[in-house]
Amino acid sequence: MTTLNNCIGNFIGGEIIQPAADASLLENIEPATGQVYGHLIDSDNADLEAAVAAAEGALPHWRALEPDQRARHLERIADLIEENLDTLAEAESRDNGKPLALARRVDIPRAAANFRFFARAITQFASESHAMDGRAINYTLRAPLGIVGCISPWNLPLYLFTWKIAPALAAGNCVIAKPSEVTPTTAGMLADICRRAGLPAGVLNILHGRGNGIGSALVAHPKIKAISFTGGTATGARIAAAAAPSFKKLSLELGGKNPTLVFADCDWEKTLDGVLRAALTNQGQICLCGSRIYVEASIYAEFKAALLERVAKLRIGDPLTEVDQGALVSAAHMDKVLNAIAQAKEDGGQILCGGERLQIDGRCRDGYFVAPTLIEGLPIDCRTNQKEIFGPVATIQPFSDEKEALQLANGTGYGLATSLWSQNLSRCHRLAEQLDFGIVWINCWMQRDLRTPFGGMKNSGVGREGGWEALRFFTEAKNVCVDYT
Ligand SMILES: NC(=O)C1=CN([C@@H]2O[C@H](COP(=O)(O)OP(=O)(O)OC[C@H]3O[C@@H](n4cnc5c(N)ncnc54)[C@H](O)[C@@H]3O)[C@@H](O)[C@H]2O)C=CC1
Ligand SMILES: O=C(O)/C=C/C=C(\O)C(=O)O
Repeated sequence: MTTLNNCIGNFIGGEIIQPAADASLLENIEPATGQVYGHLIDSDNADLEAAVAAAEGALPHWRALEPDQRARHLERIADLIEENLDTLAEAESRDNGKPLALARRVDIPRAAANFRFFARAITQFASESHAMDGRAINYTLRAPLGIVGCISPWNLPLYLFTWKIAPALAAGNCVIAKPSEVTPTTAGMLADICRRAGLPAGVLNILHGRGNGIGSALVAHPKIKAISFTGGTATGARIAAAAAPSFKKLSLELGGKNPTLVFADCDWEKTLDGVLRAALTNQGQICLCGSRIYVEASIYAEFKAALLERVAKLRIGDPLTEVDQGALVSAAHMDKVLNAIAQAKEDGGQILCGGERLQIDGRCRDGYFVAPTLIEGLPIDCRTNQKEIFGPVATIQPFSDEKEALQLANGTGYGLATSLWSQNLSRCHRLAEQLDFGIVWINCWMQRDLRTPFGGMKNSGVGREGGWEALRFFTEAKNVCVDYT
C-alpha cells in the first residue's frame, strides 16, 4: 500500500475527488514495460455511500427528463470522446498493452459510438400494447430501475465500460460504475469528459478499486437495483450468488471458448484473414476470440501451413509503435497464459509456433509479451480445449464432416460466439440453427451492429446486451390493463 498525491480518484457527485492522504492506493502498471506508472484509489464503503447518496439526489431530475434531453447529454459525451481520440487511444494502449492503432481504430471510436447509439435509441424506444378482442387493452409502461451498478473488465476498458453505462443512463437510471482496477485510466478520463459535457452531478459516479473490495460491496448494496457485469465466468458466478438473496436484476457477459469452423469451400484469403484476426486480436483477450480452430480434413495441411505463415509475419512489440500484437495485460495474466501452454504440452499438444514469453529489446524489455501460439493434436475434452485461456493461444484440429464439426463446436461448457467459413450458404444456415452459441458469424468475425442482441448461452452468461435488449434490461416493465366494456 502506498500514498501518493498524483493518482486516479473517484468521480462522485460531479466531482473528481483526489484521494485523502491516508487513503488506500493501488499501483497502475504499464504492461509493455512492467513498470508502475501511476496509482488509483482503492475505494471503501464510505466512498460507496457517498456515491449512492449522490445518485439518489440526482435521480428524480434525471429520470424526469424527456428522452431527447437525456440524449443530448449523451451526444455531448460522444462528441468529447471523439475530440479526444488521440489522447484516449494512447492512454488505453499504455494502460492495457494493446496496439495503439487498435485503440484508435476500435476501442475509442466504439466508446463514442456506444453513447451516440443509445442517445438515438432512447428517442425511439417504445412500449408494447396488447388488445383483447373488443374487451380491454393492455399497455406496458417502462420505468428506469433507479440506481444501477456497472462492472467492467480490463480487455476492452473504455469500450465495455461505456457499453454498459450508456444504455443505463439513456433509460433514465443513475449509475455507479466500477472499471477494472487493472486498467483504470480511461475511466478516469471519462469522468473529466462527463464533467466538461455538463452531465448533471451524481448521474454517473465512478468508483475505482479491487473487485473483491468495492466491487463486491457494490453488488451487495441494497439500493443498487441491478448489476451489469462483464468478466470471467468464475467472477460472474460469485456475483450471481451475492446478488440472489436480494433478487437484483443481473446481466452477465462471461467467458467463451469459441470455435472457428473452416470448410473446404471457404473463400481462402478472406478466411485466413478472419481466422487469424479471430484468434489473435487484442492478444487473444476478447471474450469473442476464436480459440479453437477446426478445419475440414481435405484442406487441413494446406490451411495450417498458410496460417502459420501469416502468424510468422505478425509484428509483436511496443504497443505504442506500429505492431500487430502488444503485451498481455498483467504479469499475473501472462503467467496464467504460460501455465495453460505448459498444460497443453503435458496433455500431449504439439506447439506449432510460439509457446513462450517473448523478450523485446529497449523500453519494453520487462514487458508481458507472449508469442502467438498454435497447438495441434489435443482432444476436445482436454483442459486446453475446455478452459478459457484468454491469450494469444489457439488449438487447431481437422474434422471429417459437418456432423463432427458440430459436435466439436458444441463440445464445451461455453456458448458465446462461433464463426463459420463456407461458401455453401445452405450449410451455413443449417449449422447456425444447431450451434449452441449466442452469436454465430458466417464468413466474418466480430462484425458488430449495436442493434443486435449480444451475449452467450451456457457458462457464457445470462441475458443479452445491445439495442432494445439493453434498454429493456435497464427498465422495469409494468403492464396496465384497461377494461372498456
Ligand atoms: N469475458 C470477458 O470478457 C473477460 C473474461 N476474463 C476472464 O476472467 C479471467 C480472470 O480475469 P480477471 O481480471 O480476474 O476478471 P474478473 O472477471 O475478475 O474482473 C472483471 C471485473 O469484475 C470485478 N470483480 C472481480 N471480482 C468481483 C466481485 N467479487 N464482485 C464484483 N466485482 C468483481 C473486477 O474488479 C473487474 O472490474 C481472465 O483470465 C479471463 O479468462 C477477463 C476479462 C474479461
Ligand atoms: O460488444 C462488443 O462488441 C464486444 C464485447 C466484448 C466483450 O464483452 C469481451 O471481450 O469481454
